[in-house]
Amino acid sequence: MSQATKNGFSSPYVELDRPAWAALRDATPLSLTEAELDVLRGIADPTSLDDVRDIYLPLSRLLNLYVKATRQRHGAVRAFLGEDDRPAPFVIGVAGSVAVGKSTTARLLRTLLAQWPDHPDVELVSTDNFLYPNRVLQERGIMNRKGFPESYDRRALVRFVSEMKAGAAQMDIPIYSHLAYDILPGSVQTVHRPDILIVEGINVLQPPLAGHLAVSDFFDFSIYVDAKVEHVRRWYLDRFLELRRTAFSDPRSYFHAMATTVEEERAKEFAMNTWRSINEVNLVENIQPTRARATLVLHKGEDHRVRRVRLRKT
Ligand SMILES: Nc1ncnc2c1ncn2[C@@H]1O[C@H](COP(=O)(O)OP(=O)(O)O)[C@@H](O)[C@H]1O
Ligand SMILES: CC(C)(COP(=O)(O)O)[C@@H](O)C(=O)NCCC(=O)O
Repeated sequence: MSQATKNGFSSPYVELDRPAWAALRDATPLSLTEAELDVLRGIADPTSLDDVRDIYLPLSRLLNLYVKATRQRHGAVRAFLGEDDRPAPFVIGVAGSVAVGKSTTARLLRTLLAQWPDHPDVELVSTDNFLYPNRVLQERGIMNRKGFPESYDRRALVRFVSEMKAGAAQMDIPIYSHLAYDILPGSVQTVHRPDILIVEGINVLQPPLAGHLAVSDFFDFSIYVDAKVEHVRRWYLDRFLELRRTAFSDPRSYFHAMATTVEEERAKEFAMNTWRSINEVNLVENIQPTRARATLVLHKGEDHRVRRVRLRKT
């Protein structure tokens, strides 16, 4: 366990290597099977049951402690105000680059956290549902900025999380389809008030614009999934080629031509260009600078395995 000091003041973080973090699982049982994990894993994501045991079970245990402590604190404030005890979901943000494996992390957490009797109801919402439709992005000339902060309807996202936190029984939100590469017109996802709400997306840790609230203002805990840029670039390209063999062969896919008329070499160039001109710029300019704000950082090595965990203590 290291407690690095930087700039002459004590670090608010504690950094643990994988064995030290894994030991904090304590008695939390591994109740996930290989078949269940298979359903939760994203495309080309090698997360294993070892990773679940070493990384995600200690995290599930820590989050259970956080939820209980947060409920106590809310209860104390309500008692102070003389208000009824209204249930408010515990909100967790999951941030990190495109293709770093946020969705697998978020889906695993949803499953593991729902196994605790204290909080069986866990909802997961991805922020891509709050992207502006392609039509609006085109009108604004920002179709090549999909995923950048300005490509989201941030006001709608903040409204959704703040209403949930205020105890709304349910909310309808738009639906983004990776197949259509767009918001589905006229479709909604109904989110019922859960015990825990996980909000996953590349930009969820963005600080607020002056005078406004950001979605991160409503987080009780946040996780940044981290890896070196050159490793994520490789994962993005590998996943693109895997999608070319699978999802893109669906005639309804926005990228269908990539699987049919476009040759493999040209498809690789297209993916590299998309990565370099959009996703890597967004990672370096907007996403990575938010890492310091996360309660917990999961740092992955080249093989996707989490090597280090950094927890904010103070
Ligand atoms: N073009 C695509 N077609 C189908 N699924 C996709 C496509 N791009 C990404 N996905 C899937 O969408 C999810 C979110 O991807 P992404 O935003 O890159 O985050 P991450 O890889 O960190 O989960 C992943 O499960 C990924 O496999
Ligand atoms: C939809 C995304 C912005 C991710 O959004 P998120 O779910 O993190 O809000 C990303 O997957 C994406 O499509 N980026 C644009 C460039 C590309 O096609 O890779």
